[in-house]
This record gives sequence, C-alpha cells and structure tokens, in this order.
Amino acid sequence: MSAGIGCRDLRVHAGGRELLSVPELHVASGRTLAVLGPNGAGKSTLLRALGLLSSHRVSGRIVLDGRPATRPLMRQALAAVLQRPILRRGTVADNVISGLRFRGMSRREARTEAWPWIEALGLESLVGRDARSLSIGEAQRVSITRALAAGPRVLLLDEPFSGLDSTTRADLLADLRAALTGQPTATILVTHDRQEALALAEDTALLIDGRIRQHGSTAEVLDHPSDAGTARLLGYTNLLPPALTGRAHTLVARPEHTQLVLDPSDQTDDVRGTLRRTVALGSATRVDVDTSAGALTCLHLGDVLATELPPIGSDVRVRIRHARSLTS
Ligand SMILES: Nc1ncnc2c1ncn2[C@@H]1O[C@H](COP(=O)(O)OP(=O)(O)OP(=O)(O)O)[C@@H](O)[C@H]1O
Repeated sequence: MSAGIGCRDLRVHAGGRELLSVPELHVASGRTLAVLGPNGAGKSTLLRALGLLSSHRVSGRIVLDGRPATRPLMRQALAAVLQRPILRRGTVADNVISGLRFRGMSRREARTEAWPWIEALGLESLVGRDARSLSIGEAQRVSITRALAAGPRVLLLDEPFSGLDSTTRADLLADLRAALTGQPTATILVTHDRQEALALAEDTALLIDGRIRQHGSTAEVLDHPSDAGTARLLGYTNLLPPALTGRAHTLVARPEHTQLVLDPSDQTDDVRGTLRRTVALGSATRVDVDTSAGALTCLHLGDVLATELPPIGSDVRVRIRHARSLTS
C-alpha cells in the first residue's frame, strides 16, 4: 500500500459480538474519505481501530504509509478531532500551538509555524481569547486548527460538525476543505450526514452493521444506492416495489423528487394512493400518501396553499420525477 492509512482483515469484537469487519480499506495521503452510517453502525469503532486507539479486541493489519502501524508511529502521524472539542486552559493561541510544543518546538517557532493555519481557519481575531470563553463553534474551529497545525499524516474526524448550527457548520466545512487541499494528509471523516460527506470528502464508504456496503467517489456513492438499507441512509426513503410501478426492479426515490399531481387535467400514468396527512414545514410541505404497497412521502418545495391540496382521505396521484433502480 502507498502513503496514507489503511487496513486489511480488520475485525473488532466487544461484549461477545463482532462490531466491525472490514476486509480492506485505504485512504491515500492527500485524500479525504467520509465514513457515512447510521447510529450504531460502527463508525467510531472503525476510526478508533484505525488510529490504534481502540479498547476493544482488534485483529487484522493497520498500515501506515506502507508499513505496519505501531503505536509510536501512529502517535507521530495522527491528529484527531472529536464531536466535543476538548481545549486546554490558556488562550486560543496556546491551544493551537500545543501540538507543535508537544513535539519539542519553542513557543516562538510554534507560533510562526501555526500562523498560516490560524489565518486559513480565520482565527486571527480570537488568538488572545481565553479558550474557555469560546462558543462551541469557535472551540471546534480551534481544535481543528490545532490538529492541522500539527501537520498530521493522518487526520481522524469523529462527527466534529454535529453540534454546530447549519451556517457555522457549512463555513467550517468549506474552510477545512480549502485548508486540506494540497496537504499530504489522509483524512477520515465519520458522519451520519451525507451533506458533510459531499462538502468535504472525495470518497465515501457506507457503513451499516459493521460492514462497508458501498465505497467509491462521493458523488457516485451518494446517488447510487445498491439496496434498501443504503437507499434509506442516502435519503431515498420512498420504496416503490414492482407491484406499484410495473417495473422489473424496486425503485427508490427521494421525497424531494416525489410530488402529488395537483392538476386534474394532467393525465399521465402515476402511482395511486390515499392522502394520509400534510405537514407544513415552512419552506416546504410534506405530504404522506398511503399506497397499496406502503407509504410514500412527497415534498413540495415552496409555498403550497392548503386550499390547493386535496382533503385528507382523498384518492391522489403521485409523480416520481427521479428514481433509482435497486438491482439487489
Ligand atoms: N463495549 C461494548 N460492548 C458491546 N457493544 C459495544 C461496545 N462498545 C460499542 N458497542 C456497540 O458497537 C456498535 C458500534 O458502535 P459505534 O460507537 O462504533 O457506532 P457509531 O456508528 O459510531 O454510532 P453513533 O453514530 O451513534 O456514534 C454499537 O451497536 C454499540 O452499541
């Protein structure tokens, strides 16, 4: 294997059961992999095992830059950012340079080395602030800057954006992506949010029940669910079996691609069902429809006036504007 981090035949056991089984995975230096999965899928278990940080029973090989990974090698190579930022006492600057100081650099050298990262992550105005006075978004920005300033060969990110509001999260993701570009760092982001995968990672692996179910370029993986489990994870929550569509395979569709037909003169052959409920979501209206083969969720973007919608219990037609075919 080339520069980066990877594993072969990785298995993790705890509490008498297998939590994870990954035959092979490699993240090359300079690339970012998102590990996307639902709660309990084993994402953190995988991250900790790869970083030699696991307290569970782990078997298999972890490879770092083409060599079997050892704890001392990994300690030198690795930086990690967790869901909750853990900052030391002192200023923001003290925190950002702490990784470099730990590696024996003088304070002055460490500040010079860290400054481009402070600029890249937009922390100039906060450097003198007491780290304990920061908001969670600012604190997470500091812990990411600290990790980057240490010049890691491997960066492990365990849901670091999940506690942030959507604007803070989008800004930090964009800044981090720009900061990582051109760096010789293999980055792994654990997340349950496909938008984060899209914003940060060139590659994505879908992890469900401790197994990687799909792996490839992020755009490809997010738009090509292979089975009902991965379809759900990727937001294709409407399942349309052949009985409903007359097609050879089950189709899956996102709610935003599924709409009620509101114009009675539009007579295209659509899926038929009964309107169960409507929910105003502000910028969109959700409409739930019961069909002979299960429920469908429609999402009408923009304002749909209540008067435009048929009454609850009406027979309705549902149009699927974009669907994927499941072959397994
Ligand atoms: N010591 C343990 N003994 C038994 N099972 C465990 C132990 N530690 C973790 N698990 C189980 O391992 C599975 C994977 O946990 P893990 O934290 O890796 O999932 P995750 O994908 O990171 O989930 P989340 O998104 O909720 O953080 C879970 O079902 C969890 O209950």
